Order: sequence, then C-alpha cells, then structure tokens
Amino acid sequence: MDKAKLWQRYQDWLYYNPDLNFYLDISRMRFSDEFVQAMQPRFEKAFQDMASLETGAIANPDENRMVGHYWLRNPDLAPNAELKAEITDTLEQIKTFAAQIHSGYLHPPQENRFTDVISVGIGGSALGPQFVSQALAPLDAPINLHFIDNTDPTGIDELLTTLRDRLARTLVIVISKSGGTPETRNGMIEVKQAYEAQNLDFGSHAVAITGKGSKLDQIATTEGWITTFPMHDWVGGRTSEMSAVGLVPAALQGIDIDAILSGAKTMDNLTRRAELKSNPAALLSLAWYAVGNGKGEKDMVVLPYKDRLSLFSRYLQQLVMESLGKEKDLDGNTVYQGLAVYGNKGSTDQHAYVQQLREGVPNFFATFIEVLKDRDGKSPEVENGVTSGDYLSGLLQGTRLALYDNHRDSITITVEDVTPRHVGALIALYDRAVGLYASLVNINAYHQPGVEAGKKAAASVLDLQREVVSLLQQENTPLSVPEIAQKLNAAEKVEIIYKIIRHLYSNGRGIKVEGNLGEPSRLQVSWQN
Ligand SMILES: O=P(O)(O)OC[C@H]1O[C@H](O)[C@H](O)[C@@H](O)[C@@H]1O
Repeated sequence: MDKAKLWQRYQDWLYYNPDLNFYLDISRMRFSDEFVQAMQPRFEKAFQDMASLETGAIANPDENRMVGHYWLRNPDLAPNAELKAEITDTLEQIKTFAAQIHSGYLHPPQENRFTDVISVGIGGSALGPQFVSQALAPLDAPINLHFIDNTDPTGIDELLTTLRDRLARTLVIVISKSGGTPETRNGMIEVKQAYEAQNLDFGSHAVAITGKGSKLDQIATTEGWITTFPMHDWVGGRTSEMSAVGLVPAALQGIDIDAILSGAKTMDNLTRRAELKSNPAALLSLAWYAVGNGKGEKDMVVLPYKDRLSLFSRYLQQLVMESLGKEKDLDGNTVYQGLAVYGNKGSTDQHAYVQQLREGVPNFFATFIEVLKDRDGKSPEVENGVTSGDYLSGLLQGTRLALYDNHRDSITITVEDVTPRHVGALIALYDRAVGLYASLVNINAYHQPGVEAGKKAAASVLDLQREVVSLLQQENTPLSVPEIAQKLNAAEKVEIIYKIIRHLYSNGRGIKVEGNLGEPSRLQVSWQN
C-alpha cells in the first residue's frame, strides 16, 4: 500500500476517545473491508453474549458460574441488590482498612505502624497487584509492597532476609480465591514460621483475601487474623484486579483506587457499544482474529514503551492465554484455541529480540503501547533539540515502520499518561477484547480445565515421594532405582522416581546415593540413618 493510502487507512481506522485521551490504531493490521463485512454476524453474536454475561447469565457453563468483573467497577450493573451491596460494602471496607493502616489506628502489637506488606499469592492473585504496583505506586508510597508468588525456597528466603529486621512492622496479605492453592499455602506457612521464630504473633500481622468458607478463610478465622476480605465466586482470578485482590494492595500503597475503577468503568461503557468501529475492544478482537485466522496462528508481542508498564505483558499473558487457550469449543469440538502472548518493554527489547521480529520467522504481530507524556517537569536535551523521551517515541515509530515495511503487522495503543485511570482503562479494554474474541471463536473464556491436570500430576509426584521415602526407611540394603520402582508397583514411574531421589539427595534429605548420577539404572540408593 502506498504512503497516501496508508495515511488514509490510518485515519479511517483510528479510534480516539477524548474523555480518556486514548487512541487505538489497527491500521497496520492487514485485513480487508470484505473481511470486516464477513465478520459482522459473528460480532452481533459476540455483542449479545457480552450483554447477557453482564446481566448475570451463566457465562462460565462448565463451572456453572456468573462472570461479574464488570460489576466491580459499576455496581449498578450487578444483577441483584445483594450482589451490589457485596461490592460496595467491600469497597468501603477496603478504604477504611487502608486509612486505618496509614493512620496507625491498625498497628502491629509491638510497633506504631505497619511499614511493609508481604503479598502471598500466585497467578491471578499476584499478577494484577504486581502490575498495578509497578505502574502506579508512588515513590513515597506509605507502605512498601513485596511479593511471594512462588514456592521457590530461595525466593522466599531472600525476601524474608531482606525484611528480617522489619518483620514486626510487616503486614502479610494472603490472597487466594480458592484458598487452597499449594504454592500460596507454602508461602503462608513459611512466612508464619519466620514470625514465630521472632516470637511475633502471626495472626495480628495477617489479612486474608479469599472465597467465603475456603480453607484460608477458616484458618484466618481460627487464628484470629486482623481481617478477611471476600473474593467473590463470580470473579475469575485473572479478572480480579478490581476486586479486593487488587484494590487492597493498591489502596495500601496510596494508589487512587476510585480512579482505577472509574477508568475501567469508562472503558467498559465504550466497549459495551454494539458497533464495531466505535468499540475499541471489538476493534482489537477483530484485528486478533484477522491476523491469526481466528486460530491464534500469530503470537501477540506486547511492547509498552514505558518502564512502569513492563509487567503489562505478563499480566496479559495470563488474562489472554488462560482465557483463550482451550482444547474444546463450546460445542465440544476439539479446536486447540489460543493466542500466545509475550513481551517486556521498548526500547529495551529492540536490543534483544526485535532482530527476529524484523527479519526472522513472521509468526507474530506486535502491540505497541505508547505513552504520550514523557515525565513530570522539563526534560534536558540529550542532543540538539532532542530529549530522551523524543528518543523513546522515535524508536517506537521507527520499529513500527520497520516491521510494517517487512510485512509484520502491529497494533498501537496510545494513552496520555500512566495514571490510575488509564491503567484501569487498559485492564478493562483487554478484559472485554478477550471476552469478545472468545465469543468469535466460540470458546469458554472463563474456566481453566487444563491447569488442573498439572496440579493433579504434581500431587501424585509428592505422594510417590512419600512412598519412596517410606520404602527406603524400611529396607536394610541399598536398592537400585528400577528395584525401588518395582517394589512400589510403579515400574512405569521409574524416571520420576529417579528424579525424586536426585532431588532429595541434593537437599540432604536422608537419602544416600552411591554410583554415577548420570547412570540412573546403576545407582544404589539407601536411607541414611
Ligand atoms: O487465587 P487462587 O485460588 O489461589 O488461584 C491462583 C491461580 O491458580 C490457578 O492455577 C488458576 O489457573 C489461576 O487462574 C489462578 O489465578
């Protein structure tokens, strides 16, 4: 396409909303007018699906659940007064709690103030709070937020060592919708032990955010934790940033949570429109469908040109991939749907993998996120008439051009600044785009059956480990790995048994191993008394 036509295409497809000062440009995604025409019936259905979801239909049929994250930013939409009250009451509870922590009204037993927070959670119970914290926490935040989002002992140790002298002033928020996620439970147990090792009462430093009646809820009640915030059954983990999951950590850091909610609500209003060209989420989903033939044939590379937004790609990775990565469609057909997401930030990535994007395998489309405001205050010149921010902007434009010239498509989202309102709007934009795209390709975006398989497999490995240990404790003579497998009636699990032994051995867990670890079948394994 020649430059004049491209300029016209840019103007034809540019979406702009003055209220949010938000732009979406899908002109560099190569789709035709005929394609847009052909997609109209699918969009009509997708708009209807979203409308019934918002009014409380069972939009997650496999789990028989409503999907209500839109109500969180506009409680008037909640399907009944009870749900509306749950939302508004929780919001009030969050604000009161944050104010009481900031003022010192709620304080640790031995100190005047809480200065730090450890947030223990994983997946949807970590990614939103991490993204929002990085994007919006002020440098002089009233409280410092830290995360345990894994069951990695070294990661836990490093944080607990850093906070060793401040533990008495540290609040712990344990976040888990189900209240039974093992990684989160492990983090909680280890943190609790660190408190006990300093003779600190854990309960008077702990807060839970979880579903009513969950294991975690019960622990919090039994142990007399400071308080518990509800996690609603009708909010999915990956869309929970605007529930207590995201709002409690944000409010504690002094982030304007009303502005986040208002930005999301404004975007929700825009993306509720049942008309393709005036609905930015519909435009996004149209572009995704076009570029990947509705089958996710191209990956989404997310490139925010702003350090504070660098966790957005990780946040979107869960939102998009856990929602859209499905084996079956809603009619039970095997479809292997999905849309792979990766990315970090520009211009940093230009010095890493953009080489391949420009010249290598063309299996992706880029999403540039541009922030118009460079910084507060004036910028020094780094060259005659040029600032660092001009560079960042120039590098974005240059990469977009270079990719397009080599037949690599891109979307560009432009926001005025990284404010709570814009961050709320960005989250809401993608919530809706994912929902619409799921309708276009006829899948359930709100369950995650595949995750269970990995969890079950992990649990069975741990069961096997217990069996291996108890067998070795009973045996008087060393055994080979295949002998262990045979004695446990688990010949088909011999490789896993070898790995269990190797791991126990590497951590001094009572296993004695003789022989060459590189020759698994010839090892002699025994219990060390
Ligand atoms: O909040 P939780 O119940 O602890 O769940 C944390 C995460 O775990 C699961 O593996 C799900 O796939 C995620 O969607 C969820 O966000």
